[in-house]
Amino acid sequence: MLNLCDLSYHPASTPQPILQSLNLQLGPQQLGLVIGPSGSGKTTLLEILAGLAYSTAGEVRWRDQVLTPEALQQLAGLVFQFPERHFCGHNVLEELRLGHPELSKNHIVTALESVGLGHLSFTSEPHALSGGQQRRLALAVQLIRQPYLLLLDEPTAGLDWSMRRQLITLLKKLKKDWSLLIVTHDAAELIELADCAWKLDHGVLTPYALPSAAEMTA
Ligand SMILES: Nc1ncnc2c1ncn2[C@@H]1O[C@H](COP(=O)(O)OP(=O)(O)OP(=O)(O)O)[C@@H](O)[C@H]1O
Repeated sequence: MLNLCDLSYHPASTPQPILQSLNLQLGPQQLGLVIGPSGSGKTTLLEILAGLAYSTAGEVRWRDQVLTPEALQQLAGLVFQFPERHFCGHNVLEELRLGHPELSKNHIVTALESVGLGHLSFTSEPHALSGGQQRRLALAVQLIRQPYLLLLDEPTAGLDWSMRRQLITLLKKLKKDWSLLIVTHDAAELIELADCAWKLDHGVLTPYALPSAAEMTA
């Protein structure tokens, strides 16, 4: 269970806090959605939860334990917006083994299968894959580390309709095993996956009422 307690981020260089006293709870195998316009603080929130930035007040807890940024780096896996821009392996095997040269090929096959890329050759070039395959590979890069919490920044951005649908089906499958927190400016297609949602506006987080199943099919 992820628990944010009055989490704030107010660097000395900004007159207003970027995140203001955020409270949020996300249970195991839940998918939470944070919806906010550009500049509302979504990426900053994910960077703090991934242990890449330091909050200036408040706490991040996992079950009742307060987590340091170093512990968050172990606990969470962050998939950046347009993750394919950060690929640096020459082939799929290198990409998945970056930082983890000890990983066995069996382990790698399992990670690829979990994102529907079990058929992919280890020697395929990451940059030569389709947009949807690249997003799946970026997910596998994080899943291979077995994080407790998967953080996704605008996972469907820039994909065409059919690749977005495939990714949504995959996220639906992944939430059976992982807790996921997704940030987006456009919740339209992701809302059907969400167990809980919040709006982020100028760094202020408020609960967002999810439509009922009947409203979604209407
Ligand atoms: N360390 C920092 N110092 C100063 N300003 C910062 C810092 N980190 C983030 N900001 C500012 O905080 C605001 C929120 O940025 P952030 O990238 O988190 O927003 P976002 O909701 O993810 O936007 P987008 O959807 O456009 O990516 C921006 O105005 C950004 O310039």
